[in-house]
Amino acid sequence: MPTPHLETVKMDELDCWRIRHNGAEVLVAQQGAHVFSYQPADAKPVIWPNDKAVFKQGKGIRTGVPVCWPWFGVFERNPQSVKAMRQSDQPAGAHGFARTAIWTLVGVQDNRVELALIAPAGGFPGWPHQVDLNMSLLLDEQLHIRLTSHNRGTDTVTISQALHSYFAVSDVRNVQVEGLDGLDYIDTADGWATKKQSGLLHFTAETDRIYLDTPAQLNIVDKDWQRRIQLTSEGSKSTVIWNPWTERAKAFDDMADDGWQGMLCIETANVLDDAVVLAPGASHTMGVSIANLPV
Ligand SMILES: O=P(O)(O)OC[C@H]1O[C@H](O)[C@H](O)[C@@H](O)[C@@H]1O
Repeated sequence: MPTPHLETVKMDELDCWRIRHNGAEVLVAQQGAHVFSYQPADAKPVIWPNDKAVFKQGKGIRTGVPVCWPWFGVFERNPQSVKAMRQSDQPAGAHGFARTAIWTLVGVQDNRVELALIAPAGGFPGWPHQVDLNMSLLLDEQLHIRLTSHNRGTDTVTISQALHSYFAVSDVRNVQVEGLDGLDYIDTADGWATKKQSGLLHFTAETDRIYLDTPAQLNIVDKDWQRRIQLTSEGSKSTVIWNPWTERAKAFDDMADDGWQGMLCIETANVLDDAVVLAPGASHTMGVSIANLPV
């Protein structure tokens, strides 16, 4: 039963919950187990407040933390081992089906909420595997998001996935990302060329990159807002960093033309060679803890 820390709210077509703890607040939609707001006490929002986001059944929400699963991004760009899991003649939607599936609330305990997406008998439509998902949201001084995949079936299953987080920034042109220096990345906005990061990452154009062998901690340093968003990941060695910039933003009907300026996606991931292989009975947890700290 819900405790006083949890309340139900409706956002247009979607059923959602509000979690409160010591002045901090998180909003999560049942569709997709999708966190779409994180407001620490007495601070600016950590999640990008996209006033054009739509809350419709069957449509992804363009902000917060979409759950990309059991493949990431454009299906055809996934490793063969991930693609082989799908059995369907229908076009595969970007980022898989978990982000628009209806999850079940399975536990509420003070400042922790758990949601699950249980594989039906025979698996999901077009993806016939018995892999259950559990999402744990814990709100203390940080927001801790943990996504566990549990293979209950008898075949080995390979997935790619991401917690596709949209963060609020003062202006993406003025922030920097710490923690990537010296890493190889795939520049998907430049023909999937492999490149090497030198120094802090800053933004001057459309950015769509997959960083490889990423460390557990990354920081968005936002001097104008005098804050650092610290991301501490687990179970992930790849990170996707995305900003659509001017032209791609205009093509989205759920983003203002200048919306790209106030957002930055840093996506805790398991993609490409970091895809997750789940033997029968095995579980894997990918998570991120999000902290709002002074610069
Ligand atoms: O529009 P969506 O399906 O939500 O995807 C939004 C973005 O997600 C990721 O960051 C990908 O790397 C981008 O290429 C993609 O454009």
